[in-house]
Amino acid sequence: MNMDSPYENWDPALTRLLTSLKEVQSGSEDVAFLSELLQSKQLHALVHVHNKIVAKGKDDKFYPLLSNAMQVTLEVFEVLGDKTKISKEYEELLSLLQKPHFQAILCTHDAVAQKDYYPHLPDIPPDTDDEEETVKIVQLVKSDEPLGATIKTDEETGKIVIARVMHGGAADRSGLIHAGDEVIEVNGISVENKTPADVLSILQNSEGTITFKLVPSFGKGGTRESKVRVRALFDYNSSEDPYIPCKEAGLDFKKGDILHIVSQDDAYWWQARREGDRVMRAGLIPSRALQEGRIIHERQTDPQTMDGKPALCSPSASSSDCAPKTPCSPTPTATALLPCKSIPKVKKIIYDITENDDFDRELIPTYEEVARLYPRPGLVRPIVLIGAPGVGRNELRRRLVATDPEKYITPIPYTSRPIKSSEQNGKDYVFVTREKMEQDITDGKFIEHGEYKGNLYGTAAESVETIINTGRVCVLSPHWQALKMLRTPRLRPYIVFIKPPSLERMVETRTAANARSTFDKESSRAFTEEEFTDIIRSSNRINFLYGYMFDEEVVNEDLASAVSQLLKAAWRVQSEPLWVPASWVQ
Ligand SMILES: Nc1ncnc2c1ncn2[C@@H]1O[C@H](COP(=O)(O)OP(=O)(O)OP(=O)(O)O)[C@@H](O)[C@H]1O
Repeated sequence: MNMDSPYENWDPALTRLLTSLKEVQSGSEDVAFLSELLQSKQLHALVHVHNKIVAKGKDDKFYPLLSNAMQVTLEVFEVLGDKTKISKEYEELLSLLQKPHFQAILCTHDAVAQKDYYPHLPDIPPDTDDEEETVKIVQLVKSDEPLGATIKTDEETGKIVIARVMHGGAADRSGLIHAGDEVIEVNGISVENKTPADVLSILQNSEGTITFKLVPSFGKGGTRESKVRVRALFDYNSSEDPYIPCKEAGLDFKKGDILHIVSQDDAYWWQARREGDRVMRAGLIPSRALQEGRIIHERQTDPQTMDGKPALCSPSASSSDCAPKTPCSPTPTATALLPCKSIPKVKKIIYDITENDDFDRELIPTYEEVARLYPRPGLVRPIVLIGAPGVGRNELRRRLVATDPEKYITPIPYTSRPIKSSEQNGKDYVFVTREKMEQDITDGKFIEHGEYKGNLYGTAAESVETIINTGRVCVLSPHWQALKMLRTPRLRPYIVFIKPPSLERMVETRTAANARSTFDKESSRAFTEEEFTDIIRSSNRINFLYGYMFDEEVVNEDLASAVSQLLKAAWRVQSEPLWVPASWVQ
């Protein structure tokens, strides 16, 4: 080390600190301690490492490009599925992707990218004197990415605090800013008696680096992501939501999307990412309680929403008082804070669900917790075709079975009606007495049943299980009212909703195929226009009531295309992990 300039190779910030410390001629113990600390080799080495990491981090090298490598693999898997015969390379890639070790590496990558660590280490207890206040100085560099944090005025203390840090956003990835941290200064300007909007304007007017002086909140710094995945049962558009604390932080989604709920810390606003999205930053979505409250409120004020109209509370968009985004760097650096709007109005529409037993909870479509069900060789989930009577479920089932009658099997139905001379017991139907069938229904031995012209008809659970256990694919096309009975952890059905095409296309296709009406069992005749309209109406209603149960939709316009879509679905069920209600997997 050069004696004239002992700090020549030191970090300039450290050197400046030491120089200014020398000017403090206090001779106190604290200054001596600080001086010794600043000159220690260990600190020097740490600062060196820190600088290197920051420099490298600027190239984005330390951040995962995506957190869903496994999902991407599955997509590739699907694309390759029916093409393996085309070339050896396809086949080889498919076999590589199927290898458990390879999949384990990808899953591990995703777990690290999502900070899905286990075990969760306890927070470090604050080792400070009660009288003493620890302050942290956080320096961040502005870039194109929003900070991924919101600020608010604490109701009790009146101080500016970090309201929430969005998982996977720049602030979260920096590891330096946590919810609950109190903001004291921004770029040397005290924020005392300032509003969140004032703080935001300081941030917007600053360039280069932004320096925060924060009082850390102990015990709230845990950023471990939750593993919960849900299927959204409604559409959500944050720009139309007047209550969201910050529109820029909202996450839009469509009914049926799978969402990864990364944080449920806030009772009203969860943080989530869309499964499969390549964006790491989480967004705000209404919590289950908030959404349930909104729907109940809507139903009370407008009972029409019970009957097929969209049930999302979506008053016209009001102007957001969230300030515009200030771009910041994605590296452990800064970004702009977004001030937080309070949500007092929301509380007014929250009802105690237990006091509103009139509503069938199942009909409050919010979120359904889901998990991946991995296919097990030789144990294929039954495929259930559901739809409005007359839409063509049975025709599609027959055609699917005809593609490979050894593989696709429909269980033989049971009936209490007397056997006809032309029939064989166990071939067309299994014939049983009414008493026996009633008893078996009571004992839960039927997965679905109904009565027609005084006789009982039904499908025995045992018939379905026998097909499943012999490695074949059971295909069912029951009446839609059987859905609730069928969708159980015992059967774990893959439910395909058969949708009618437009009225015009339905008339055209059914007329061209000389389709027979199923509304009139007595005579063979064509569908009437009114019956077609009925099919569409009842299809909309079934979709409204039970849409959340459907794994897939097939529009029955052209029969060949519909069957080909069903074959693809059957392949997926046999070969891919698919989302099912979480209780089916536990
Ligand atoms: N895509 C289609 N194009 C032309 N005709 C069709 C199509 N789908 C079904 N059909 C015809 O429509 C008629 C009714 O179909 P199907 O019997 O499958 O209805 P379903 O949904 O099973 O009704 P139900 O439950 O009342 O028995 C049949 O004659 C069938 O061949």
